[in-house]
Amino acid sequence: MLLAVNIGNTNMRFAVFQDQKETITWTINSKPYRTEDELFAKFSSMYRPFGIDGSEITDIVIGSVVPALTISVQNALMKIHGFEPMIVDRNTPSPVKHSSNQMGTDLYANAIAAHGGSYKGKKIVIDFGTALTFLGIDEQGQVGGVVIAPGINTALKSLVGETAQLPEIELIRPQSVLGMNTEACMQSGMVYGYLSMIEGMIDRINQEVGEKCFVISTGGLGGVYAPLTNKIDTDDRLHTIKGLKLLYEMNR
Ligand SMILES: Nc1ncnc2c1ncn2[C@@H]1O[C@H](COP(=O)(O)OP(=O)(O)O)[C@@H](O)[C@H]1O
Ligand SMILES: CC(C)(COP(=O)(O)O)[C@@H](O)C(=O)NCCC(=O)O
Ligand SMILES: [K+]
Repeated sequence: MLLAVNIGNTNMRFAVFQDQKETITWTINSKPYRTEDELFAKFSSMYRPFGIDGSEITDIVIGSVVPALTISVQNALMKIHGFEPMIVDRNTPSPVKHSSNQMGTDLYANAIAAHGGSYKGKKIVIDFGTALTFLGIDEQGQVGGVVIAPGINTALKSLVGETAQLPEIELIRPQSVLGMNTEACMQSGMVYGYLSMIEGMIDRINQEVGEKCFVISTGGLGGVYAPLTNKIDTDDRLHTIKGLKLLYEMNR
């Protein structure tokens, strides 16, 4: 069985792909950064609650955008499983082409899963992570480019942290765009405000590439925003990790 690990700035997402059976997935906070020993202790007890027999894991792939965690996670998993997990990044070979020497591994994996999936034509992948990213890729697997904006929770935390009178809110759609109490006003800004950015960006990208792209979303808040707009065609929380799996299979 293959274990894939996507290390993001907020969460490390784990997924175990089993033949015939449903993929099992869970997350562990990335912060605070832990030592290799702490990770080893934490990871040692993480399989049982999910009904996984750790000894059945024969392959491990890791993708990371947090350099401080990459090697510690690799070493902790190596100690548990007795073999070296493969670390993939933007330079790991695949049919996806790009000219960036900075692209985060999650963005590269998003491109690979979009290209390797059953979607037709040009694609946009929106990743609702710590950052909110948009990636455009054409039918030949050429990455057209990326947009990086503050993630929704990141923006909200900053807004609450920098103001004396604004409270924490739940990210749900308010009744109307114009609100009459602080909570509803903030919910409008966060939900309708970000939806407007997302819909506007999709339109702008479509215009720039001269085609109505197929739009895939992923990341922590994808499941909250995708149902609120018909411009996102599908939400798949495993999209990035499926890209890591494809990268592993192409390079093992
Ligand atoms: N199931 C969820 N429901 C609501 N918010 C979530 C959920 N999972 C993650 N989030 C929030 O979404 C944001 C991005 O999450 P995630 O995609 O895990 O980020 P990253 O890939 O950067 O680690 C975080 O701010 C997190 O608090
Ligand atoms: C843009 C990101 C911060 C997104 O990270 P995430 O929100 O998934 O934690 C990450 O992909 C990154 O650090 N990229 C490096 C810069 C680049 O892609 O150009
Ligand atoms: K940073």
